[in-house]
Amino acid sequence: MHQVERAIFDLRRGLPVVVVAGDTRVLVQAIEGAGEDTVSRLAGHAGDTPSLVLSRHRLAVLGEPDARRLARLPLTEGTGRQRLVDLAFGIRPELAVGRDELADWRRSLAPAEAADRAALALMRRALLIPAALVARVSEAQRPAVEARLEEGTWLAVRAEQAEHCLEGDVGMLKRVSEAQIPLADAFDCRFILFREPDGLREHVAVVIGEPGNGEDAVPLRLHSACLTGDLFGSLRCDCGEQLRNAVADIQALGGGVLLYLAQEGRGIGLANKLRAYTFQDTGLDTLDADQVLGFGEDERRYGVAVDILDALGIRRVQLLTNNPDKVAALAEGGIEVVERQALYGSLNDHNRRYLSAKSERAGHLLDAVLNGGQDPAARP
Ligand SMILES: Nc1nc2c(ncn2[C@@H]2O[C@H](COP(=O)(O)OP(=O)(O)OP(=O)(O)O)[C@@H](O)[C@H]2O)c(=O)[nH]1
Ligand SMILES: [Zn+2]
Repeated sequence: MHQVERAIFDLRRGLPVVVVAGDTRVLVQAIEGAGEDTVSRLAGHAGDTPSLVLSRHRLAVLGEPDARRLARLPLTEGTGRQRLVDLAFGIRPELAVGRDELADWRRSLAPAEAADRAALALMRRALLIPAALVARVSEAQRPAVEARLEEGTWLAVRAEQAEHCLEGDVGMLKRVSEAQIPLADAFDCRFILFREPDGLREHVAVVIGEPGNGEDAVPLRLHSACLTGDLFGSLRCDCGEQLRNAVADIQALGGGVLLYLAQEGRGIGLANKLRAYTFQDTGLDTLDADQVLGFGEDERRYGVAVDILDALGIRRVQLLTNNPDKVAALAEGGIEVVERQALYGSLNDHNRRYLSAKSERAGHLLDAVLNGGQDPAARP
């Protein structure tokens, strides 16, 4: 797994990495940071014309009606930076690329292989745009590529390892450090930091009071990081208020746990969330904007939350959320969700469309906020 982490750093720096799938060597590079001549340089290194691997979400945006899985779009050698961007995450691809050309390119789509799937998994884990330049290394170029690997200029990663880098190693989370931190709304708080085994993400469990000693379900909030909302009180979402309300509610319930999860932007990362916001300003809703970037409507996984709860010895919870996916994910992880309790921020002119889309398209239980109605805080 060590090579995978290093590969992620190289990709984030704009360097190519070599993905090894059986006997095939594939050069992989991120779209971010690609320059005017990146495609031709990659072609030179590999001895093969590069392709662009696109996620099924992005393929759907490009008009591929049958986009059930990722695929590879062969490029021409002269493909420049702007065209790459238009294809990978441009908002109006049919205008930028041209309808006819796009239709041609769609016809030339090739099914993705292990190295292509590995490339997209690496991009996602690296919080980059989920699109990758890939080029098969020819026999003629193989010695030159091996030489670069040997001298340490590039590094190689096995496709099987890279493909699974999003899943994480269950049970391998490290409990790193902790401290007592009194909060304005809850005096007796202990912050416990957990680090994922690959060292790339850290999550914090805020233990309020002394939960988990009795038979009762532990009040629990799973909060996904939102820098703009949590820290700056952004009006585009309701996260900051939810965060503070969660602390106060857990305190009022006699103590519990808040997991502050490194899942900024529903798991797409801050850079991509800012891109998505810019798309939303042109009229897309929160889910469509993510799809234009190549992401699904929610990229979060909750295995890490289950791991932290295991580490804290918590098996039964009262979950503070309006998101049925969180209830389902915990149940799937073997945590008994005894009760769901609603948790709201307030509605304003800037977050109304965001909350409506979550309610209407993602099934979040937000009627009480949107319509001023009553939420029964239903049992799951
Ligand atoms: N991609 C994307 N992420 C957003 C947007 N607005 C907010 N977010 C992120 O959405 C996440 C919201 O997290 P939560 O409040 O934990 O979860 P939730 O899914 O709304 O469910 P609740 O438990 O009901 O609050 C955070 O990671 C925010 O950064 C947006 O427009 N686009
Ligand atoms: Zn937010």
